[in-house]
Amino acid sequence: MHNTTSHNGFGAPNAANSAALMSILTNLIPGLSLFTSLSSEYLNASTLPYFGIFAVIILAYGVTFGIDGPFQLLKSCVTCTAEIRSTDEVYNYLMYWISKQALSTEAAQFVIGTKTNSSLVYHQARSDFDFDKELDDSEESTFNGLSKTYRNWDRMKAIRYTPAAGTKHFRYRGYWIAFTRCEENRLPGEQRREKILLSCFGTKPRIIKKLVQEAQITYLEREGNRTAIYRSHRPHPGASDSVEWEKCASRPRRPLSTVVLDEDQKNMVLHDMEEYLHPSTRRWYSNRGIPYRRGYLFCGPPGTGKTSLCVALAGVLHLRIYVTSLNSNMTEDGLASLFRDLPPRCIVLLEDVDSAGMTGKRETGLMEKDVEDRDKASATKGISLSGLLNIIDGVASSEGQILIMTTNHIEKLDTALLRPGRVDLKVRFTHADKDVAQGLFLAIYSTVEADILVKKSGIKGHSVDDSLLGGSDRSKGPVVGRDAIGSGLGRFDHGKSEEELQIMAERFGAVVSSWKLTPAEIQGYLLKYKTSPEDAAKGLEAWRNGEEKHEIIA
Ligand SMILES: Nc1ncnc2c1ncn2[C@@H]1O[C@H](COP(=O)(O)OP(=O)(O)OP(=O)(O)O)[C@@H](O)[C@H]1O
Repeated sequence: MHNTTSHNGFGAPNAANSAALMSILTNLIPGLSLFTSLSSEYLNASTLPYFGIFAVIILAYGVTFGIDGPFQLLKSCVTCTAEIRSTDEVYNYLMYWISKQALSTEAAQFVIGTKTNSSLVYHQARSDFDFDKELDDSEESTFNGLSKTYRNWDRMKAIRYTPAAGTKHFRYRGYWIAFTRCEENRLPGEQRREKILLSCFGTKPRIIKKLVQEAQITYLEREGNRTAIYRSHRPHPGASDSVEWEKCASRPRRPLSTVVLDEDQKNMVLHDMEEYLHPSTRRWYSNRGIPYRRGYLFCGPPGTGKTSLCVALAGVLHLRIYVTSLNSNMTEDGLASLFRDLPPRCIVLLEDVDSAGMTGKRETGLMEKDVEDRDKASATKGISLSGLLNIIDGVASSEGQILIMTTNHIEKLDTALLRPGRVDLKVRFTHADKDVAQGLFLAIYSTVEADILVKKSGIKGHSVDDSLLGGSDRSKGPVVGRDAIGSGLGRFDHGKSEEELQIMAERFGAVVSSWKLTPAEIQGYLLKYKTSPEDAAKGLEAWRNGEEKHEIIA
């Protein structure tokens, strides 16, 4: 990216007037701005007024004869323009990229905001504030002390600068590019939407494609070691079929080891997905005429880790997650359009498939008409079973998507939904057994690698992916001996050795596992005693007897 241009090529004595004239002309005459930019760079400045005179003649010609054609013809002969609408993610790429360029702040007018888009909440910029670094550099450790220094933490968002509406010119890899930010035409009552026009000289858009590609890479690299989560949302609440994906979160990748489940079960799912995503697998499927898709069903009571496992798997596999629910007044057309808008490689998390129309069992011997009637009845509530099956089967035609459906009531689901090809692997999530309860205890009180990495930047024995799996040995889980490496826990240091914790965890697991609790319940209890495993053990009796206060009583 090089300097931006300004329209200041007229002679010095009348610089202001000339600049004003050129500004009017460039607004009136398409393509003129590119000529002037180029000429101010390569030609003698004194030639610029001739462009102005030429433009006035063309303008007069157009006005006199009311003909728009010559302008368009001229423009299409010498420039090439790409249109990018704000409803498309490419818009985010470009706005993010442009916000990183000097052009955005050097222009006479620019937009300051926490979003790089305009009225649409398509993507919200993540704060660039580095909490870990700030914490490390801080001498303070009390809440009051810290909150005095960082009292704006929770409100802090990165501030972005983007060009205001209008056309800006800049040079990209030696080529002139015109960047126009303007409003899309809209029907009365429609929401305001923006678009970007990217123009370059010549009829080949090669340089525009390069720029967009670079913008995409810049945008995606910014996600870095984070998992992007998209959720379905309705941009126009009135229109029931208009549903779009909206980026709702970008979280640090969750290590798989932080999801406490049976290790074999976890690894089986991971290996299954890895195998499916392997580049050669796709060809293997197509050579055999098998639709290249993979479906999973995560079933179990609420709070047993279904969503957590999904997020952790997305982190390990470097995939984005697209979440939608059949609960949220979704229509068939809406769901179908969401599935059409998915990128090739991603995880689609379809929550609560047991809702509404999906719970009816398809009884054997049911007449076709009966099925139709039932589908119609359930369609009025949302999505019919056959509608969902069609949409899921449609995923077969796309590439490399992983469909994960979740349910709390597998017994209610129709066998048609569960058949292989739609659900290839079922993963059952249950109440915490002894091992899981013990694992949750250790997960809270042991020093994990990330605690140490924050403090001791020198200890980086594992690659990112290894650390996401909990070390190079996946079976070992997240726990790292505190004694071996030293603790970075600070105020969370409870002073227990690894052996002591192990003994306490075993006792805790043995007691708690008989109570039929979900991992979420156990985690919730332990979080109240973050700094003291002893107190957590002591409080068990009261918890069992219901004397534990879960709510704040006024
Ligand atoms: N197996 C687990 N290991 C670690 N944490 C867990 C586990 N199960 C639940 N949790 C914790 O409990 C909370 C809720 O978990 P999660 O959302 O994954 O449950 P879920 O099964 O998807 O629930 P729902 O069916 O209500 O969506 C999260 O904070 C998560 O960290």
